[in-house]
Amino acid sequence: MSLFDLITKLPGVGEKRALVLKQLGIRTIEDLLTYYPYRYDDLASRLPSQTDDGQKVTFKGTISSPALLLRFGYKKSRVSFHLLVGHDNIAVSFFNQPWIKEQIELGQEMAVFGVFDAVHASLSGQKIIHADNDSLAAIYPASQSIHEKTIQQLVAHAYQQYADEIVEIVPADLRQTFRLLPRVQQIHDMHFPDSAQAAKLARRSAAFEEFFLFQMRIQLLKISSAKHQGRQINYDAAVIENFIAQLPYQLTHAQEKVIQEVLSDLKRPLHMNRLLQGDVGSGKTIVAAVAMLASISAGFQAAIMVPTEILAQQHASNLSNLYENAGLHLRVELLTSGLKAAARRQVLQDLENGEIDVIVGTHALIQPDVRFHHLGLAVIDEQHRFGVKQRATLRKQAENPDILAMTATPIPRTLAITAYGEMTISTIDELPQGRQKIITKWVKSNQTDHVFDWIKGQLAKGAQAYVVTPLIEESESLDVQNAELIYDRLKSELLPYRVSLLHGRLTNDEKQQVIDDFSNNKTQVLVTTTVIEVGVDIKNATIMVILDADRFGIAQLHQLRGRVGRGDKQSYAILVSDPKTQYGIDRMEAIAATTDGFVLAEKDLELRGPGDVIGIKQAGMPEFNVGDPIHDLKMMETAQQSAIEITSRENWDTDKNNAGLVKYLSLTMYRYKDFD
Ligand SMILES: Nc1ncnc2c1ncn2[C@@H]1O[C@H](COP(=O)(O)OP(=O)(O)OP(=O)(O)O)[C@@H](O)[C@H]1O
Repeated sequence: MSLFDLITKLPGVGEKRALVLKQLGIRTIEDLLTYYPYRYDDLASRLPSQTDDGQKVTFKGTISSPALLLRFGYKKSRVSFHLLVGHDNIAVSFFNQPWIKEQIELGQEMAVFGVFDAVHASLSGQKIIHADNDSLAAIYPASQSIHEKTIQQLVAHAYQQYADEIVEIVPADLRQTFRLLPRVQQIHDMHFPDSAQAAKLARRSAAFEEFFLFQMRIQLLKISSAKHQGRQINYDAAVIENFIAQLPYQLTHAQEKVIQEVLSDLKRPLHMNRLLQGDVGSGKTIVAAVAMLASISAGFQAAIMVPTEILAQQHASNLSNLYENAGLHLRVELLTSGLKAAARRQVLQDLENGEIDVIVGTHALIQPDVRFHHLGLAVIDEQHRFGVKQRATLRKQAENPDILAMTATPIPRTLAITAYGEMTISTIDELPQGRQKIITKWVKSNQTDHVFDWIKGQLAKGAQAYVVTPLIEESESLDVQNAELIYDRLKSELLPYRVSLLHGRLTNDEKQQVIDDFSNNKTQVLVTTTVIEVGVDIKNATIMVILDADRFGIAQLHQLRGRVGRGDKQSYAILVSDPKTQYGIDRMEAIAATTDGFVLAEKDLELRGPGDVIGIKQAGMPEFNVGDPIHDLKMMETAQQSAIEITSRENWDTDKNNAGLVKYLSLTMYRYKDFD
């Protein structure tokens, strides 16, 4: 008998029920015993005077009127009677449970659980409480196919049969330091607490256990990927130095620091899995360019995967220029789905033969027929745009190259420890010199004419402007129509300046043409839907107008604004919107108040809660049963330190004190295969 017995070992659990349970993530007895309730109903009885209106409560008293059964139509019914609780005569009603009537006898003692209505001194009964103890009833997350009560019963069974098998997992010294309950008591009190206090203590121990196991797994994954899949990239330091020396600008300290971090990772025989976060416009591309050059100088290829075709083209041409200007003759190729069949075949062939040094691509890079000669480094740009699966595919396909993921959507510090636990984080926390703060203004839509007049004045001084049209999520065609309307209007109003239009319905070549024209100042105003959101880098564009800005989230607005202020000229962002909710107003004010993406990320988290913050789901943010990684950040940090400390000890995995932990981890790694 073991906690890792399949759930079908329990009486009453056949194949069918096992399948239903599996959907709740319950496969083994252990899974069931750690399927914890999300709340408890307090069944301890109270007096009406101690109870708030609308509260769930148990009243215990004497039945003071005979039961009356009313039927409405075929299925509906109401049983009503009075219960004398202390000095209050409470009107109790049970809906659609006609059989209750049989249990009601005048003068008898009874305890009823239900929802209290203080105004009418009545109780809407949910159940009659038979057991006469003061206890809490565990309420479990159930599903359509399995009732909460069934789960209660299964848990009770499992506990009865398997309590003796519950052994300690968290090592004794940690349990002592953090005053954790013995595991068997923790599990007991989670499901069958005697008091709210007992439940609370059990929850604390269970949360620590959950965080600690999570952090242990992350450490193990780090250790194992470092041990087995390393790739030593012995780059040529002179090549790198020379390249950096030829750049038209001085690297910022932050860029230098981050480049050093990446280079020393590459040189180590360990596998690199690094996340580079840096605010919009902070200069991440050059870091990627250096890292890729390092890989190439050591005889490997390098790849960079980006979310859109426009971005792929831009990166390919930037990288070519950067290398070319430094006198390096590297072959940089583009692999996107827009490529013609023959051209694609050629690229694939050359890639496999090792004739291509750098491949820049979209999702097209992770198609099954893409094979590398010897990929040393894969860069993933805007990594939150790719799912865990896609990132894994790239790694597998290329025999586990070193990974440098980049993001301009900073994740709040409070979430990073959990979401990116398995990655090492580098941060560019400084913008290139000479950048001026983008002046951001929020105006109401009745100011739109003013805004357009003002743009015209700025165009006369040589500026260029983006005008982003409202995002209409429900319909792409409305989205495009809208952009066309604005385009038509501005085309005539802004004469003699030239206006162009960019939206998702254009072909890739058309899009590229529009971007090129704007980039070369052939057009001065670019009316666009959100196609341009990420990465577009045109220095002379200094004005960003976002219409109906309240349709966008904070992260997206920040990304959009980041398209300007990329050179040394004063830039402006104008948010035009009439938000109808406080949340909308809060977002406008937040964006107008700061241009710091890290501050905004925290604000976003505060305004929306963790579930919604952009990119978190995709970032592989794991879900926790008991602990709340944001609320219990301190505990998560402690768990992380403990896991690092344990795994760095010599022979920790054969140490007797860790036997329970080691066994548990070896039997449960399957749950975390997604990280692989
Ligand atoms: N140290 C530097 N000094 C001056 N300009 C720089 C420096 N580093 C990068 N730049 C320039 O700043 C601009 C923005 O850099 P880059 O495109 O790499 O930003 P990014 O971090 O990728 O931003 P985003 O996420 O918004 O795309 C580019 O035009 C680049 O040439």
